[in-house]
Amino acid sequence: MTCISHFIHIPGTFPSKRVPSPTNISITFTQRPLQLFHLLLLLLLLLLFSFSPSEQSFPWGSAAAVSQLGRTDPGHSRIGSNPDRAFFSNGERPGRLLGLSPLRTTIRSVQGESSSKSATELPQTGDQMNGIHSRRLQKDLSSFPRPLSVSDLSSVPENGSKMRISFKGISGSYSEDAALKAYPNCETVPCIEFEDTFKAVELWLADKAVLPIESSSVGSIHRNYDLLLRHRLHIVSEVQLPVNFCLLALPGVRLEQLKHVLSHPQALASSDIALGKLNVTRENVDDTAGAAQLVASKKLRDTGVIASARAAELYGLTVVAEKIQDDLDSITRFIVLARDPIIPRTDKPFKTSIVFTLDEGPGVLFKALAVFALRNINLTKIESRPQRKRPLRVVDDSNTGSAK
Ligand SMILES: O=C(O)C(=O)C[C@]1(C(=O)O)C=C[C@@H](O)C=C1
Repeated sequence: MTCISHFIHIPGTFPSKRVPSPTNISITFTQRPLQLFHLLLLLLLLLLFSFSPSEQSFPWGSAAAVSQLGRTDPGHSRIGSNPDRAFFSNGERPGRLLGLSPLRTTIRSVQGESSSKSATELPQTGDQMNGIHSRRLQKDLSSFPRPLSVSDLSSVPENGSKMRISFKGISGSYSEDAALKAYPNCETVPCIEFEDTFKAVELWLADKAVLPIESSSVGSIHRNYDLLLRHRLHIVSEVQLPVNFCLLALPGVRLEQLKHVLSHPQALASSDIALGKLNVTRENVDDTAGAAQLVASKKLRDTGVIASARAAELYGLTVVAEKIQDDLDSITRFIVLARDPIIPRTDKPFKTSIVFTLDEGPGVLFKALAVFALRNINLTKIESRPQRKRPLRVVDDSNTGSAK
């Protein structure tokens, strides 16, 4: 008995040698006493039956056969005593599925020729079942987004090559620092504009993009919020970079000799107090490392740069002053974007970003936020952006998306 219920519950691992189990043979014996010749013939047939290759590959069909054998002797089979018990995933009873009564099948399986016929019929039915079942399963699974695994978060893509991360600026910029912090062994892909970092990923020139979204001292980087609305990439990670703004100059140049300071507007704004103490003009450039390269290549002795110590090393400048930012604990938050979304797991907390628009009306934002408050969901940041007559892309379940 234990044997019967055991192998019925393990589809796909049905050991064919169990089919002619002693229990099943003894069942048949009680029904029809046999001569020695018949017994030998029977054993031969059973041996043939048990080594049939098709038997091994269609466990469901075999399970049905055993359940029907058991039905001849209610005392030997719990399964046989419950004809309504379903063994197929569609709830169909085996006897009905095969178009045979359980008793007839049992007799055939021990009486000669027809037993081998029944043995081949059963696997075919199992085959059809497996086929229908797996086709249905494949269709269902293909409509789901591919779940990312731990390997997607590591610095090496599946094919063994280095992860390519696009960032805005040139080597030595803070954005590149953020990319290297997130993926220490990555290959960084410099881009001229923020939008180019998105396009690099969309066109498969890079695997991911890293871009600043917020500075703890200066606030949101709105340009990147707007780009997020217009592109189809997904936020998959976040990097928080403590930014150490340094004042750089050509080797041998002293602080008092500087008349101009070049840098990215964010860096200049974050270093307002220190720059106010110097008698210098402030000039915006596209990125901090680009400013360092410009001063180095043009040998501008009266011009300083706000950039990182790594940029000083890369472009042959010296650090004249360190940590010149107003807020010494300033942190810039970067987001990592990818073509595929991350499926949140339950073993650790995940941050989620949601974008929505509301129709005009009193209290609409209040009502939308109540959805979170009533469920005790903590919000880390709220940002509002004007739509500027640009349609917002709405993503549906299949992640195709349309403009609204
Ligand atoms: O110019 C750089 O180095 C950048 O990486 C850009 C950027 C920014 O856009 O905010 C990034 C971080 C710093 O706060 C300053 C500049």
